[in-house]
Amino acid sequence: MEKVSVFGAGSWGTAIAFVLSDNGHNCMLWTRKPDQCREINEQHTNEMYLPKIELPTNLHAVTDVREAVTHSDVLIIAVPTKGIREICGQLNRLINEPKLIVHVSKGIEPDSLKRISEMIEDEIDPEKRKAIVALSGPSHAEEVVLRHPTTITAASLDAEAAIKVQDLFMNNYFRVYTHDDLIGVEIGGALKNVIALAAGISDGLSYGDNAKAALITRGLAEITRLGMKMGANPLTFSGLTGLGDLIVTCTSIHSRNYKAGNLLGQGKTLDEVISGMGMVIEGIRTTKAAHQLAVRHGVSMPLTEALYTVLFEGETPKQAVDQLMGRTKKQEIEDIFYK
Ligand SMILES: NC(=O)C1=CN([C@@H]2O[C@H](COP(=O)(O)OP(=O)(O)OC[C@H]3O[C@@H](n4cnc5c(N)ncnc54)[C@H](OP(=O)(O)O)[C@@H]3O)[C@@H](O)[C@H]2O)C=CC1
Ligand SMILES: O=C(CO)COP(=O)(O)O
Repeated sequence: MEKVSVFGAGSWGTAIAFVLSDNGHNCMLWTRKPDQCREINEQHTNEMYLPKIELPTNLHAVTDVREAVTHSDVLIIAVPTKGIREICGQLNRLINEPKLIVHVSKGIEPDSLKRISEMIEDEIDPEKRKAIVALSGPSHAEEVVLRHPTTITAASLDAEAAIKVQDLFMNNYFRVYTHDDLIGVEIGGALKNVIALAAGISDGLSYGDNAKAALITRGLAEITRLGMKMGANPLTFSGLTGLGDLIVTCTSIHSRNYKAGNLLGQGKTLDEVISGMGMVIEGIRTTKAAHQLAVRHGVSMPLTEALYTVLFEGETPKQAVDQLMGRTKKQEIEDIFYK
């Protein structure tokens, strides 16, 4: 059994720690909230993020980052993209022997346009990390903690590190595949949230199933186009971390991105939606980053651009849909897919 530390006790960090504890590992969950720490250790619950779920009694929470860093050789980062640099900076100051760094976050940083693993490389010195692994795929925390069958992918440039993460997590309800396309896995995981916001808007406007199928399919096409320009393997996007996660996020009642889009489609303002959610809606910042990436790489991303105008330029969802449907005619499969 291994010692593992998870940083971030939101819905996903807690669910990840739940699986590791179920597997018998000595798992330490770091939270910055003393009340939540006590609740996890004494009541074995995390009501704010996973209501009505009983957590394994062998899961131990702490508020001291140093304690969590020294506890383990495997450090798992489970905070939203916005908090990645801050937590990694703290880890970097405390690590004194190389650790395996795993992240489970899905986003791209606006302006720098860096993926999560690139942000980790910026913040944690090379001699303090053995390898970086991204764990991503269709995996809502709410279903994982019910021990419902879930599949996910551990991606790394270091094959041994990906297998190590696979071995840590695998059990009879959590099946882990390995992958070497870190770029494709991170791009797919981040950009599906943009399309999920759009799918939620579509349902909020009661456009129905045709529109949603179109969003998922054409969304995948534009994610693939961008991903290929960034060096990803196009096949990655038809896997768990691409199409798989796109389907689950565009169709699940658990998705915060879908829910946020749905409320926007019903006429709520972005501020109202954000303040009512209480959890991260990664797709909002990622839409800004994706818009910037599309410009940087000269890639056509009409759905992302339409969502960008709704979120950041005051266009109504209806105006954005009219604009999308009124574009000039084109072929379905562009040459770029065959290059
Ligand atoms: N929820 C899910 O099912 C899944 C989520 N993910 C991804 O996992 C990542 C985390 O999401 P999730 O757990 O759902 O988010 P939540 O909103 O549920 O929780 C976020 C957690 O991160 C903590 N946090 C936020 N900012 C910081 C910071 N700067 N420093 C330290 N801690 C911080 C929060 O602490 P506090 O409570 O103190 O604010 C909270 O514990 C996201 O990138 C998401 O896309 C991936 C797969 C599934
Ligand atoms: O990534 C997720 C499921 O795979 C979670 O999506 P949301 O952040 O939209 O809830």
